[in-house]
This record gives sequence, structure tokens and C-alpha cells, in this order.
Amino acid sequence: MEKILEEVLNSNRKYTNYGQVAGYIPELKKAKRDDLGICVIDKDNNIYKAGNWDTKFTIQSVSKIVVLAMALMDNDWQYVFSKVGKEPSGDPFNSIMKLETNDTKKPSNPMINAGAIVTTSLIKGASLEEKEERMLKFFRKLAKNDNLGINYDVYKSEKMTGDRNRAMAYLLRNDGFIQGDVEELLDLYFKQCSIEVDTLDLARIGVNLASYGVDIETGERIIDEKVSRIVKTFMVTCGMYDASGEFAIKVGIPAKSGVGGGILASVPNTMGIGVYGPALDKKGNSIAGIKILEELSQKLELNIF
Ligand SMILES: NC(=O)CC[C@H](N)C(=O)O
Repeated sequence: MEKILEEVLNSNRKYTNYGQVAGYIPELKKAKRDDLGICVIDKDNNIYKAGNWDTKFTIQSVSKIVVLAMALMDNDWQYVFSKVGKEPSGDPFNSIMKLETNDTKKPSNPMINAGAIVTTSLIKGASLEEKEERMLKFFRKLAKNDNLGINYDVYKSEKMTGDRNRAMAYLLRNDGFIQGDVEELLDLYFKQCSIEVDTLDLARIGVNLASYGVDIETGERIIDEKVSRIVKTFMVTCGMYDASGEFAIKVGIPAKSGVGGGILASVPNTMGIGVYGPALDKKGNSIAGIKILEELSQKLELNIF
């Protein structure tokens, strides 16, 4: 398997020359565009790695699936979906437009920034500190990595420049989709996006989702089974933003991307995959990452459809 991963990386290395490393969060510009890595963990807990599999990057929007799982386990689902929708938006991840033009003004889904700000607001905790602690604990458990932590340079960079998210959050509060202190909520959102991971962490979260929320090593249930299904369904319909349809056709695997350059893919009952390549297309998805997943899906016949 490692040989296959090496081959797939090498045949797609050329794509690291296309696209751009994210620049709207200044700190992200420091990523090296030719870094490329992958990790696969199968359901028997075999771990396969290639390339820059252990390069650290921030999880960014991949965090949205973990926080959605948490929000659904912390709250009544009906309540959650009264605050955030279930439909693809067809707009970029940071679009504000439908918060005005949607009939209900409700954010379309939890995979775009507006919807993710809502799910973050649904994390339970008596104080900001407690919410942050619970959130980190959940990420660490799912990734089986007690060393997961926040990259404070990226966090500060996002906080300084996150006015679009700030604008969305104030609109969301005005329309009754979130409550309380907006700055505190954004603090938590920026922190969740700034959690530092490598492809092994993404693959581990992916395989735990692939096994319907049961830790494949210990047998412990981490995510409610139905919640794990909802999360993977959102990954298929909205995980690659307004490129989710094309990705579903070409790759056919539930996946979630982030502007840090990571993609987490979860093949039900089979494996979790983490890929990293920081140069992004215009929609904010890793170009080489998508190409790698496309080839791997064909080679290993992973298409779930
Ligand atoms: N697509 C992403 O990864 C976006 C996450 C980023 N932290 C933002 O809010 O803009």
C-alpha cells in the first residue's frame, strides 16, 4: 500500500504548481506550496504514510465536521437544525449573500462559515474556557492525539483579519441564529480553525467516522452512530463547498477540505485518509489533494456510489 501511495503522490506532484496558498489569513502564506503528504488508516488499524505526511498545518474548515458532531451530541437535533440548514448553498464558503436572500435567513448548512459559526455556538460549556477545553478534548480523542493544540500565530492572524466572519456573526445574532457575545464565539471559532494537525490526525478522525463513530482500536464509542452518518452525509453534499458535486462524481468519497491545505476523507467501513497540499483552487480546495484522492479512489475502488 505504501508503494501505491508513493506512486499516487509522485504522479500528482505536478499539480502543486497550480493554484495559490491561502493568503487572506496572512499567517497561512508561510506554507510551502510543494509540500505533499498522505496518510491512510484502514479499519484494521494498519497505517500507511507517504511524502510530507507529518508536516503540520492548521485544520481550518475540516474542523467543521468535528464541531458539527459535537453540536449534534450536545443538543436536540431539531434545535440544531432550526438554527442551521441541511442544503448545499452553491456559494463560496465565506459567502454572506444567502444570509440576506434566503427566506428564513438561516445559514444553508454547517460546512460554510456562517453555518459553522452557528454550530460552534452550540457547543455546551459554562464559560469560554470550558467550551474550549471540551472542544480540544473531543478533537484529541477523535484524532487519538493528546498533543493536538492551537497554533496561536494562525489564531491571532485570523482574529486580526476575520472581519468577514465577524460581519456574518453579527448578522446571525441580529436574526436570532446565535446568542451572546459575538467576539467570544468568534474566539472559539478561530481557535477551532487553528488547531494544528498532520495527515495522520486527519486519517485517524476519518477512520473513526468510517467506523460509524467507534474507535477502531479500543472499541469505544466516540460519536453517536446516527450523528456519524449525518456528518458523512454533509461531507458528501457540502464538504468541498461549491465543488462538492464535481468531487462526488470524480472521487465518490465523503470528504472535507480546509484552506490550510488539508482534506479529510472517510470511506465508510473501509478507511480514513488525510491528504495535505497547501496550494488551493479558487474554491478553497487543495488542487493536488483532490487529484490524489481521485487517483486513489480509482486505484483502490473506493467510490461509494
Ligand atoms: N475554508 C476554510 O477552511 C475557512 C476557514 C477559515 N478559518 C475561515 O473562517 O475563513
